[in-house]
Amino acid sequence: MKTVKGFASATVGNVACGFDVLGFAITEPGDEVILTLSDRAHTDSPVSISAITGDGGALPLDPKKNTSSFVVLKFLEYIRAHKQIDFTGHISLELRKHLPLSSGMGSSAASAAAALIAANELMGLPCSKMELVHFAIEGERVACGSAHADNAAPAILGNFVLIRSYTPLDLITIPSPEHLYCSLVHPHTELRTAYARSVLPQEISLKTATQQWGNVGALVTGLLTSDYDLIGRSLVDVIAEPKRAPLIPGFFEVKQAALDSGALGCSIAGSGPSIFAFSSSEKTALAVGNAMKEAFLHSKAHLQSDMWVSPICKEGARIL
Ligand SMILES: Nc1ncnc2c1ncn2[C@@H]1O[C@H](COP(=O)(O)OP(=O)(O)OP(=O)(O)O)[C@@H](O)[C@H]1O
Ligand SMILES: N[C@@H](CCO)C(=O)O
Repeated sequence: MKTVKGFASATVGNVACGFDVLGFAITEPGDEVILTLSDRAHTDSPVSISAITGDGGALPLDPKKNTSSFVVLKFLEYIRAHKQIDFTGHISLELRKHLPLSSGMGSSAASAAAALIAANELMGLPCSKMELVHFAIEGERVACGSAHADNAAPAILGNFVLIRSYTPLDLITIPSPEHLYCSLVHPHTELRTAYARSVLPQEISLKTATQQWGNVGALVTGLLTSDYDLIGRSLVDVIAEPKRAPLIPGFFEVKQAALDSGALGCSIAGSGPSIFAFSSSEKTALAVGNAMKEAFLHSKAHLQSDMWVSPICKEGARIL
Protein backbone atom coordinates (compact mmCIF):
# COMPACT_ATOMS: atom_id res chain seq x y z
CA MET A 1 0.00 0.00 0.00
CA LYS A 2 1.24 3.47 -0.87
CA THR A 3 -0.43 6.81 0.00
CA VAL A 4 0.04 10.22 -1.62
CA LYS A 5 -1.64 13.56 -0.80
CA GLY A 6 -2.19 16.17 -3.52
CA PHE A 7 -3.18 19.83 -3.13
CA ALA A 8 -4.54 22.36 -5.61
CA SER A 9 -5.70 25.87 -4.87
CA ALA A 10 -8.55 28.13 -5.90
CA THR A 11 -8.38 29.78 -9.30
CA VAL A 12 -10.05 32.77 -10.90
CA GLY A 13 -11.28 32.25 -14.46
CA ASN A 14 -11.80 34.95 -17.12
CA VAL A 15 -9.86 37.70 -15.24
CA ALA A 16 -12.55 40.17 -16.46
CA CYS A 17 -11.91 40.40 -20.23
CA GLY A 18 -10.55 36.88 -20.96
CA PHE A 19 -13.75 34.82 -21.02
CA ASP A 20 -12.72 31.13 -21.13
CA VAL A 21 -9.16 32.03 -22.23
CA LEU A 22 -7.45 33.48 -19.13
CA GLY A 23 -7.20 32.39 -15.51
CA PHE A 24 -4.84 32.47 -12.53
CA ALA A 25 -4.23 30.56 -9.32
CA ILE A 26 -4.03 31.96 -5.79
CA THR A 27 -2.07 30.29 -2.99
CA GLU A 28 -5.01 29.38 -0.71
CA PRO A 29 -7.55 27.99 0.02
CA GLY A 30 -7.43 24.67 -1.84
CA ASP A 31 -8.70 21.09 -1.98
CA GLU A 32 -6.73 18.05 -0.78
CA VAL A 33 -6.98 14.58 -2.25
CA ILE A 34 -5.44 11.52 -0.62
CA LEU A 35 -4.90 8.48 -2.85
CA THR A 36 -4.09 5.02 -1.52
CA LEU A 37 -2.85 2.40 -3.94
CA SER A 38 -3.32 -1.32 -3.38
CA ASP A 39 -2.05 -4.07 -5.65
CA ARG A 40 -5.31 -5.94 -6.13
CA ALA A 41 -8.56 -4.72 -7.65
CA HIS A 42 -11.46 -5.01 -5.20
CA THR A 43 -14.35 -3.21 -6.88
CA ASP A 44 -15.66 -3.01 -10.46
CA SER A 45 -13.95 0.34 -10.90
CA PRO A 46 -10.16 0.81 -10.55
CA VAL A 47 -10.94 3.96 -8.49
CA SER A 48 -13.40 4.32 -5.61
CA ILE A 49 -14.16 7.20 -3.25
CA SER A 50 -13.67 6.21 0.40
CA ALA A 51 -14.66 9.56 1.97
CA ILE A 52 -15.50 13.18 1.23
CA THR A 53 -15.34 15.81 3.96
CA GLY A 54 -16.18 19.52 3.88
CA ASP A 55 -18.95 19.31 1.25
CA GLY A 56 -21.94 18.92 3.57
CA GLY A 57 -22.86 15.70 1.76
CA ALA A 58 -23.45 17.53 -1.54
CA LEU A 59 -20.89 15.83 -3.76
CA PRO A 60 -21.32 12.51 -5.59
CA LEU A 61 -19.55 9.39 -4.35
CA ASP A 62 -19.91 7.75 -7.77
CA PRO A 63 -16.35 7.75 -9.22
CA LYS A 64 -17.65 8.69 -12.67
CA LYS A 65 -19.52 11.75 -11.35
CA ASN A 66 -17.02 13.34 -8.95
CA THR A 67 -14.40 15.39 -10.82
CA SER A 68 -11.58 14.13 -8.58
CA SER A 69 -12.11 10.42 -9.34
CA PHE A 70 -13.35 10.92 -12.91
CA VAL A 71 -10.06 12.55 -13.95
CA VAL A 72 -8.04 9.74 -12.31
CA LEU A 73 -10.03 7.20 -14.36
CA LYS A 74 -9.20 9.19 -17.53
CA PHE A 75 -5.54 9.40 -16.47
CA LEU A 76 -5.36 5.61 -15.98
CA GLU A 77 -6.89 5.00 -19.43
CA TYR A 78 -4.34 7.35 -20.97
CA ILE A 79 -1.25 5.84 -19.35
CA ARG A 80 -2.47 2.37 -20.39
CA ALA A 81 -2.87 3.47 -24.02
CA HIS A 82 0.09 5.84 -24.37
CA LYS A 83 2.67 5.02 -21.68
CA GLN A 84 2.37 1.21 -21.65
CA ILE A 85 1.45 1.22 -17.93
CA ASP A 86 -1.23 -1.43 -17.41
CA PHE A 87 -2.67 -0.78 -13.98
CA THR A 88 -4.46 -3.77 -12.44
CA GLY A 89 -4.66 -2.61 -8.82
CA HIS A 90 -7.03 -0.28 -7.01
CA ILE A 91 -6.93 3.38 -5.99
CA SER A 92 -8.97 4.52 -3.01
CA LEU A 93 -9.62 8.30 -3.00
CA GLU A 94 -10.37 10.59 -0.06
CA LEU A 95 -11.43 14.16 -0.91
CA ARG A 96 -10.98 16.91 1.67
CA LYS A 97 -13.05 19.74 0.27
CA HIS A 98 -12.05 23.22 1.40
CA LEU A 99 -13.42 25.24 -1.51
CA PRO A 100 -17.08 26.23 -1.56
CA LEU A 101 -19.20 24.69 -4.34
CA SER A 102 -20.56 26.73 -7.24
CA SER A 103 -18.50 29.66 -6.01
CA GLY A 104 -16.58 30.97 -9.01
CA MET A 105 -13.39 29.86 -7.23
CA GLY A 106 -12.70 26.86 -9.46
CA SER A 107 -13.94 24.36 -6.91
CA SER A 108 -14.47 21.45 -9.31
CA ALA A 109 -11.12 22.11 -11.02
CA ALA A 110 -9.19 22.19 -7.72
CA SER A 111 -10.47 18.72 -6.77
CA ALA A 112 -9.49 17.39 -10.19
CA ALA A 113 -6.04 19.01 -10.14
CA ALA A 114 -5.24 17.76 -6.61
CA ALA A 115 -6.28 14.21 -7.60
CA LEU A 116 -4.23 14.27 -10.82
CA ILE A 117 -1.01 15.50 -9.23
CA ALA A 118 -1.34 12.73 -6.62
CA ALA A 119 -2.19 10.02 -9.21
CA ASN A 120 0.79 10.99 -11.36
CA GLU A 121 3.10 10.75 -8.33
CA LEU A 122 1.58 7.39 -7.33
CA MET A 123 2.21 5.92 -10.79
CA GLY A 124 5.85 7.10 -11.01
CA LEU A 125 5.38 10.45 -12.84
CA PRO A 126 4.47 9.15 -16.31
CA CYS A 127 2.90 12.49 -17.37
CA SER A 128 4.03 16.11 -17.52
CA LYS A 129 1.87 18.77 -15.86
CA MET A 130 0.89 19.93 -19.33
CA GLU A 131 -0.49 16.44 -20.11
CA LEU A 132 -2.43 16.43 -16.82
CA VAL A 133 -4.26 19.60 -17.84
CA HIS A 134 -6.11 17.62 -20.56
CA PHE A 135 -7.74 15.32 -17.97
CA ALA A 136 -8.54 18.22 -15.61
CA ILE A 137 -10.44 19.94 -18.42
CA GLU A 138 -12.52 16.79 -18.97
CA GLY A 139 -13.42 17.02 -15.28
CA GLU A 140 -14.97 20.44 -15.95
CA ARG A 141 -17.26 18.85 -18.52
CA VAL A 142 -18.51 16.50 -15.76
CA ALA A 143 -19.03 19.42 -13.34
CA CYS A 144 -20.86 21.91 -15.54
CA GLY A 145 -21.19 20.51 -19.06
CA SER A 146 -18.50 22.74 -20.52
CA ALA A 147 -14.83 21.79 -20.94
CA HIS A 148 -13.41 25.26 -20.27
CA ALA A 149 -9.76 25.37 -19.20
CA ASP A 150 -9.41 28.72 -17.43
CA ASN A 151 -9.71 27.13 -13.96
CA ALA A 152 -8.27 23.67 -14.70
CA ALA A 153 -5.07 24.91 -16.39
CA PRO A 154 -3.93 27.39 -13.69
CA ALA A 155 -4.98 24.91 -10.95
CA ILE A 156 -2.35 22.51 -12.31
CA LEU A 157 0.26 24.87 -13.77
CA GLY A 158 0.00 27.89 -11.43
CA ASN A 159 0.56 31.52 -12.51
CA PHE A 160 -1.67 33.10 -15.16
CA VAL A 161 -2.51 30.79 -18.06
CA LEU A 162 -3.67 32.03 -21.45
CA ILE A 163 -5.54 29.55 -23.65
CA ARG A 164 -4.58 30.56 -27.21
CA SER A 165 -6.48 27.60 -28.68
CA TYR A 166 -8.68 24.73 -27.45
CA THR A 167 -8.27 22.50 -30.51
CA PRO A 168 -5.45 21.80 -30.44
CA LEU A 169 -4.92 22.84 -26.83
CA ASP A 170 -2.26 25.58 -26.76
CA LEU A 171 -1.56 27.01 -23.31
CA ILE A 172 0.77 29.88 -22.48
CA THR A 173 1.91 30.44 -18.90
CA ILE A 174 2.39 34.08 -17.97
CA PRO A 175 4.45 34.90 -14.88
CA SER A 176 2.90 37.36 -12.45
CA PRO A 177 4.26 40.83 -11.54
CA GLU A 178 6.01 40.68 -8.16
CA HIS A 179 3.67 43.01 -6.25
CA LEU A 180 0.35 41.88 -7.69
CA TYR A 181 -2.14 40.77 -5.00
CA CYS A 182 -5.63 39.39 -5.37
CA SER A 183 -8.52 40.04 -2.96
CA LEU A 184 -11.11 37.33 -3.41
CA VAL A 185 -14.49 37.64 -1.68
CA HIS A 186 -17.00 34.79 -1.63
CA PRO A 187 -20.55 35.75 -0.60
CA HIS A 188 -22.53 32.99 1.05
CA THR A 189 -24.69 32.13 -1.92
CA GLU A 190 -24.29 29.72 -4.85
CA LEU A 191 -24.34 30.35 -8.58
CA ARG A 192 -24.02 27.29 -10.77
CA THR A 193 -21.56 27.66 -13.61
CA ALA A 194 -23.92 25.91 -16.04
CA TYR A 195 -26.64 28.49 -15.27
CA ALA A 196 -24.24 31.46 -15.37
CA ARG A 197 -23.14 30.28 -18.83
CA SER A 198 -26.71 29.93 -20.05
CA VAL A 199 -27.36 33.70 -19.67
CA LEU A 200 -24.50 34.65 -21.99
CA PRO A 201 -25.06 35.77 -25.58
CA GLN A 202 -24.12 33.28 -28.31
CA GLU A 203 -23.23 36.13 -30.67
CA ILE A 204 -21.67 39.54 -30.07
CA SER A 205 -21.22 42.63 -32.24
CA LEU A 206 -17.94 43.54 -33.88
CA LYS A 207 -17.83 46.68 -31.68
CA THR A 208 -18.09 44.55 -28.52
CA ALA A 209 -15.50 42.06 -29.75
CA THR A 210 -13.08 44.89 -30.58
CA GLN A 211 -13.35 46.33 -27.07
CA GLN A 212 -12.85 42.92 -25.49
CA TRP A 213 -9.78 41.81 -27.44
CA GLY A 214 -8.18 45.25 -26.98
CA ASN A 215 -8.44 44.69 -23.23
CA VAL A 216 -7.17 41.07 -23.33
CA GLY A 217 -4.07 42.10 -25.30
CA ALA A 218 -3.45 45.03 -22.96
CA LEU A 219 -3.92 42.91 -19.83
CA VAL A 220 -1.37 40.35 -21.02
CA THR A 221 1.04 43.17 -21.90
CA GLY A 222 0.50 44.72 -18.46
CA LEU A 223 1.26 41.40 -16.76
CA LEU A 224 4.42 40.84 -18.83
CA THR A 225 5.76 44.36 -18.24
CA SER A 226 4.56 44.75 -14.61
CA ASP A 227 2.60 47.82 -15.67
CA TYR A 228 0.07 47.96 -12.82
CA ASP A 229 -1.90 50.91 -14.25
CA LEU A 230 -2.32 49.10 -17.55
CA ILE A 231 -3.47 45.95 -15.71
CA GLY A 232 -6.11 48.05 -13.93
CA ARG A 233 -7.30 49.80 -17.11
CA SER A 234 -7.64 46.45 -18.88
CA LEU A 235 -9.87 44.77 -16.28
CA VAL A 236 -12.97 45.56 -18.33
CA ASP A 237 -15.45 42.90 -19.41
CA VAL A 238 -18.13 43.99 -21.88
CA ILE A 239 -19.38 40.45 -22.63
CA ALA A 240 -20.01 38.33 -19.50
CA GLU A 241 -20.06 40.89 -16.66
CA PRO A 242 -23.09 42.87 -17.92
CA LYS A 243 -25.15 39.66 -18.11
CA ARG A 244 -23.94 38.05 -14.90
CA ALA A 245 -23.71 41.07 -12.58
CA PRO A 246 -27.51 41.08 -11.98
CA LEU A 247 -27.22 37.45 -10.74
CA ILE A 248 -24.90 38.57 -7.91
CA PRO A 249 -26.69 40.55 -5.18
CA GLY A 250 -24.64 43.65 -4.31
CA PHE A 251 -22.19 43.30 -7.24
CA PHE A 252 -22.11 47.00 -8.17
CA GLU A 253 -21.69 48.19 -4.57
CA VAL A 254 -18.89 45.67 -3.97
CA LYS A 255 -17.05 46.67 -7.15
CA GLN A 256 -17.35 50.37 -6.28
CA ALA A 257 -16.07 49.70 -2.74
CA ALA A 258 -13.03 47.90 -4.16
CA LEU A 259 -12.20 50.75 -6.56
CA ASP A 260 -12.76 53.41 -3.86
CA SER A 261 -10.29 51.54 -1.59
CA GLY A 262 -7.48 51.64 -4.15
CA ALA A 263 -7.93 48.46 -6.20
CA LEU A 264 -6.42 48.48 -9.70
CA GLY A 265 -9.61 46.85 -11.00
CA CYS A 266 -12.39 44.47 -9.99
CA SER A 267 -14.69 41.96 -11.68
CA ILE A 268 -16.55 38.66 -11.27
CA ALA A 269 -14.37 35.65 -10.35
CA GLY A 270 -15.10 33.04 -13.00
CA SER A 271 -18.85 32.67 -13.32
CA GLY A 272 -19.46 34.17 -9.84
CA PRO A 273 -20.80 34.78 -7.29
CA SER A 274 -17.29 35.48 -5.91
CA ILE A 275 -15.70 38.80 -6.86
CA PHE A 276 -11.97 39.49 -7.21
CA ALA A 277 -9.90 42.67 -7.23
CA PHE A 278 -6.21 43.30 -7.98
CA SER A 279 -3.98 45.63 -5.98
CA SER A 280 -0.31 46.53 -6.23
CA SER A 281 0.51 45.82 -2.55
CA GLU A 282 -0.61 43.37 0.12
CA LYS A 283 -1.65 46.23 2.42
CA THR A 284 -3.98 47.74 -0.20
CA ALA A 285 -5.34 44.29 -1.11
CA LEU A 286 -6.29 43.73 2.54
CA ALA A 287 -8.09 47.10 2.77
CA VAL A 288 -9.81 46.39 -0.55
CA GLY A 289 -10.93 42.91 0.57
CA ASN A 290 -12.34 44.27 3.84
CA ALA A 291 -14.22 47.02 1.99
CA MET A 292 -15.71 44.43 -0.41
CA LYS A 293 -16.80 42.26 2.50
CA GLU A 294 -18.47 45.27 4.18
CA ALA A 295 -20.20 46.20 0.94
CA PHE A 296 -21.72 42.70 0.61
CA LEU A 297 -22.97 42.94 4.18
CA HIS A 298 -24.50 46.40 3.72
CA SER A 299 -26.01 45.64 0.33
CA LYS A 300 -29.76 44.94 0.05
CA ALA A 301 -29.10 41.18 0.31
CA HIS A 302 -27.03 41.58 3.56
CA LEU A 303 -24.69 38.79 2.50
CA GLN A 304 -22.06 37.35 4.82
CA SER A 305 -18.86 36.48 2.97
CA ASP A 306 -15.37 35.00 3.26
CA MET A 307 -12.30 36.85 2.06
CA TRP A 308 -8.77 35.84 1.06
CA VAL A 309 -5.80 38.02 0.14
CA SER A 310 -3.14 36.25 -1.85
CA PRO A 311 -0.26 36.71 -4.27
CA ILE A 312 -0.46 34.70 -7.49
CA CYS A 313 0.44 31.02 -6.91
CA LYS A 314 3.57 30.21 -8.90
CA GLU A 315 3.73 26.48 -8.30
CA GLY A 316 0.28 25.13 -9.19
CA ALA A 317 -0.88 21.71 -7.94
CA ARG A 318 1.61 20.03 -5.62
CA ILE A 319 2.27 17.02 -3.41
CA LEU A 320 1.92 17.70 0.31
N1 LIG B 1 -15.03 17.36 -6.59
C1 LIG B 1 -15.96 18.27 -6.91
N2 LIG B 1 -15.91 19.52 -6.43
C2 LIG B 1 -16.88 20.42 -6.75
N3 LIG B 1 -17.92 20.18 -7.54
C3 LIG B 1 -18.01 18.94 -8.05
C4 LIG B 1 -17.04 17.97 -7.76
N4 LIG B 1 -17.37 16.85 -8.41
C5 LIG B 1 -18.51 17.10 -9.06
N5 LIG B 1 -18.90 18.37 -8.84
C6 LIG B 1 -20.14 18.98 -9.35
O1 LIG B 1 -19.85 20.17 -10.03
C7 LIG B 1 -20.82 21.17 -9.76
C8 LIG B 1 -20.11 22.43 -9.28
O2 LIG B 1 -19.51 22.94 -10.35
P1 LIG B 1 -19.52 24.49 -10.65
O3 LIG B 1 -18.78 24.59 -11.91
O4 LIG B 1 -20.89 25.05 -10.59
O5 LIG B 1 -18.75 25.05 -9.37
P2 LIG B 1 -17.32 25.65 -9.23
O6 LIG B 1 -16.28 24.71 -9.64
O7 LIG B 1 -17.23 26.23 -7.85
O8 LIG B 1 -17.50 26.84 -10.27
P3 LIG B 1 -16.49 27.80 -11.01
O9 LIG B 1 -15.91 26.98 -12.14
O10 LIG B 1 -17.42 28.89 -11.50
O11 LIG B 1 -15.48 28.26 -10.08
C9 LIG B 1 -21.73 20.61 -8.70
O12 LIG B 1 -22.93 20.24 -9.32
C10 LIG B 1 -21.05 19.37 -8.19
O13 LIG B 1 -21.92 18.30 -7.92
N1 LIG C 1 -14.80 30.72 -17.93
C1 LIG C 1 -15.77 30.07 -17.08
C2 LIG C 1 -15.22 30.06 -15.68
C3 LIG C 1 -16.10 29.36 -14.68
O1 LIG C 1 -15.51 29.53 -13.38
C4 LIG C 1 -17.07 30.85 -17.13
O2 LIG C 1 -17.02 32.08 -17.07
O3 LIG C 1 -18.13 30.24 -17.26
